[in-house]
Amino acid sequence: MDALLAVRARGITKCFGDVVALDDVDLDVTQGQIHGLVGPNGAGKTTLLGLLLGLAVADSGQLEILGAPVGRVLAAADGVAGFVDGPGLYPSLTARQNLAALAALRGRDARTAGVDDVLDQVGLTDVADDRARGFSLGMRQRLGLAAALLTRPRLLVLDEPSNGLDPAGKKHVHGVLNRLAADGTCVVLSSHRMDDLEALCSDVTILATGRVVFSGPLGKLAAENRELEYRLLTSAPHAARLLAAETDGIHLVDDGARRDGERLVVRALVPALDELVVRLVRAGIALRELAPVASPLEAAFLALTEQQEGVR
Ligand SMILES: Nc1ncnc2c1ncn2[C@@H]1O[C@H](COP(=O)(O)OP(=O)(O)OP(=O)(O)O)[C@@H](O)[C@H]1O
Repeated sequence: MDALLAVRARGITKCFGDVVALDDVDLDVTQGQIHGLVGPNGAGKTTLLGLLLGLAVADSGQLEILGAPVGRVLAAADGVAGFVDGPGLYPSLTARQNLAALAALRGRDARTAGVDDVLDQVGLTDVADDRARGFSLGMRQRLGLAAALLTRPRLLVLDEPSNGLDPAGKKHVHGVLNRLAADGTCVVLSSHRMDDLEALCSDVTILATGRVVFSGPLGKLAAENRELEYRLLTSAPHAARLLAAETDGIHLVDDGARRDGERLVVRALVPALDELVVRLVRAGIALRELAPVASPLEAAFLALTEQQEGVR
C-alpha cells in the first residue's frame, strides 16, 4: 500500500450484463491532487466514481482508498464523500435543514456540525432557509458539495460538479476545490468541460469505452501529443504565410471557414513552431498573437478517444 495514494486501482473491471463499463482499469491518484476524469458519453466515468464512493463494487481487480483495501460491501470508505448523478437532497427541506438532517443521520449535533460554515463556503448563506425544491441545478450542485464538505472528507468524489453553474458559481466552486486540495484533500471529479479540467486539475485520466487511454499530468499530455494547430497573427500576413510554407515541419491549414486573411493557421510540433517564430522575427515580422486552435487537452482527448473508437 502506498500511503501517498488516495486511490489505487488495479485491473478494475465492472460489467452491467453484456456491457463492459470498466475494462481492466488502473488508476493512481495522489493525496492532495485534483484529478479529472474525462471521456465520451458512456466511457465509464460515473461507474468508476461510483466505485470510489462505495455505491457499487467491482467485478474484479483491487481497489484501495486512502490506504485501505475496499471490500465487497456497499458503503463509502471512511473519509470519502461526494455524489454521482446529482446530489441526493430532501426537496421539502431548506438548504440548512438538509444539512442538519445529514449531520443528524451521522450522529452529529447539527448546531456544532459546521452547517453554517459549509453553506458559507459554497456561497448559499443567502438562501439557507429556502426549500431545496425551488433550487436551480447550480444551487443543488452547491448544496450537494456543502453536504459532502460537512463530513470533512479526505477524498471528495464529484460527478460533473460544474453542471448548471453560472460563471460566478463556477469560479466560487473552483475556489472551494482549490482550497480543499491545498489543505490536503484529494478531489476526483468528472467533467465534459476541458476548460474546467485545465483550470482545476493537475492530472487527468482519459477513459474511452471503459479503458484508460491516458493517465498522468496535464503537461505530459500536451508534451506527448501529436502536432497541434496554432493560429498566428502577424504584422505581415502574406510574408508570414510564405515563410511558414518554407519551414520544415510546418503544415499550412487552409480551412476556408477559419481563414480570415489576417490570421495564419498551421499544424506543427512545438520545435517546428519555435523555428517558425524565430524565422518570423529574424525576417522583421512581428508576432502579435500565437495560440493553439484547440487546447492541448481537447486535442489529445479527441485524438485518443477517436483512436480507441477505431479499435472497437
Ligand atoms: N446501472 C447500469 N445498468 C446498466 N448499464 C449501465 C449502468 N450504469 C452504467 N451502465 C453502462 O455502462 C457504461 C458506462 O456508463 P457510465 O455512466 O459510467 O459512463 P459515463 O462516462 O459516466 O457517461 P456520461 O458521460 O454519459 O455520463 C455505459 O454503456 C452505460 O450504459
